[in-house]
Amino acid sequence: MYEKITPPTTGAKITFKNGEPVVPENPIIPFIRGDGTGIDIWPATEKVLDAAVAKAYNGTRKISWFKVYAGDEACDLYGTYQYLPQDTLTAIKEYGVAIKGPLTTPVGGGIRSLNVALRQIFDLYTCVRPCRYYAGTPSPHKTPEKLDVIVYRENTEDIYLGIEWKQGSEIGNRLIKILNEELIPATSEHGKKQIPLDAGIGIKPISKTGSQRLVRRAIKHALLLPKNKQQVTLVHKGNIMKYTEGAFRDWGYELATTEFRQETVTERESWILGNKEKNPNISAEENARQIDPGFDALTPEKKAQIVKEVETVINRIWDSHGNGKWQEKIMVNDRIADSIFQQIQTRPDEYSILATMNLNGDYLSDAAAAIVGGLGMGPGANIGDSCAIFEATHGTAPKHAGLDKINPGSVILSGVMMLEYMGWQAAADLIKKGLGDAIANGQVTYDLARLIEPPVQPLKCSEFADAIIKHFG
Ligand SMILES: NC(=O)C1=CN([C@@H]2O[C@H](COP(=O)(O)OP(=O)(O)OC[C@H]3O[C@@H](n4cnc5c(N)ncnc54)[C@H](OP(=O)(O)O)[C@@H]3O)[C@@H](O)[C@H]2O)C=CC1
Ligand SMILES: O=C(O)CCC(=O)C(=O)O
Ligand SMILES: [Mg+2]
Repeated sequence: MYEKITPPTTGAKITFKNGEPVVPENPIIPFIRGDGTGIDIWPATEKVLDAAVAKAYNGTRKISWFKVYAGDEACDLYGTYQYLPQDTLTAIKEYGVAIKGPLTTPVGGGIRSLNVALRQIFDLYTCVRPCRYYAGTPSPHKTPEKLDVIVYRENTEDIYLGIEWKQGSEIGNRLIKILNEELIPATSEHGKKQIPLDAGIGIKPISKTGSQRLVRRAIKHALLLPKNKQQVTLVHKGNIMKYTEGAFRDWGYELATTEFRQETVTERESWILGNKEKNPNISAEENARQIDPGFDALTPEKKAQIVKEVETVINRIWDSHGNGKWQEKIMVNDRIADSIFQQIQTRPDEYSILATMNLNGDYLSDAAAAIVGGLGMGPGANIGDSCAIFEATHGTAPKHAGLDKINPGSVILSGVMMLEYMGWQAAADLIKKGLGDAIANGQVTYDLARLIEPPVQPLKCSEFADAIIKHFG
């Protein structure tokens, strides 16, 4: 079945039932070490995960690690350009849950991202990236403890589909010609716009199915959160990209207000209901004026539209959501992408789950991780319906590779997410305690040490793993 790898002789497969993993006591879990600093981070991660599982379950549970190859290591074993061997794909498909270090993607040419390929091959459509603060972590931000968000990033489409043509290529030129001459109409909307003849071309597909399955997962997650965190924010640049990013917002609201009608309220609905609660006799027009500050300057058609929106909300959900009942529902709102980047810094405690398309989520998860201490503290998971691959937010950080220096925290915390996904909460909790206590005691790697005043001597990557284990208690 495998060309160059052999599964462990002990252990059993994780299977899936209704999208949920069914985990034996001794699961076989494939891992990819990763390029660059993967060489430092992976051994540290494996040591911490094994120690936590052994301690939490007194040796009755154990992970049987199955080494599989991708990236540079795969080329060494399988030959030139064998970046993602079939063996690796077969193993991940067979065992269902895997964890990986970062893999290099060249810029401007060369192979397409192996990280993205794995997400697409296994249809891991949800990328979950929690950004929360561990007490004592130094941060450039004044109030990092106020940020506790989970980026829910669509993980299979958007520009990551990789459909693009190089400037000057035959197809690129043909496409530009067809678009310019046949498809871009000279309407009031598009004017006489033409694509420059020396442009590269990329395609940005955003589908209703892809958007709604992501938002569905985000809302289901919000249902499990404490009441004050039950909120899903749809992040988009829909003012500019109306039919892709704008549609993502609309499809998100559509899903929330149909499939989850009893569980959700949108921000605008909450304003409309709130206005009527404050003033039971308020007219639909006055209510519309209060939810839309620029109402009086609008055209009659637009005014009528908003009045209609108010009437529809009152008719449809006053009984189920009115008289304050909406305050018990999951709040679904939306923010334009550039604005959310400043909002998570200026008003971090106002956000909880940030549901995004692929590119926005990529940017936003690095930015949010920076607030709570940096990329060394940014874990992640790629989750589908019958497979999950856990990996950090960061990349290979090549300048630190092989120095036993880098912060393994984000891959270790990705391991924590994996343990939680498997239902091994006791082991996950030990690691969170160990990591939190190590940081609180100033036992940190270089990235955090340089932010601490007065400066502390940084631990090596491997020493940080040992410190976490010591603090299990
Ligand atoms: N999922 C994946 O496998 C991903 C892969 N990549 C790939 O990784 C490669 C390198 O990308 P690059 O843009 O340099 O981004 P990286 O995330 O690899 O690193 C950028 C900088 O972030 C900081 N950093 C990253 N990881 C850690 C960590 N564990 N602990 C502490 N600090 C950390 C370091 O900053 P400083 O030096 O200031 O301390 C580092 O130099 C590219 O090929 C890219 O495509 C990128 C993202 C995700
Ligand atoms: O695949 C890559 O090289 C980069 C991907 C990335 O930055 C991410 O998924 O966060
Ligand atoms: Mg990224």
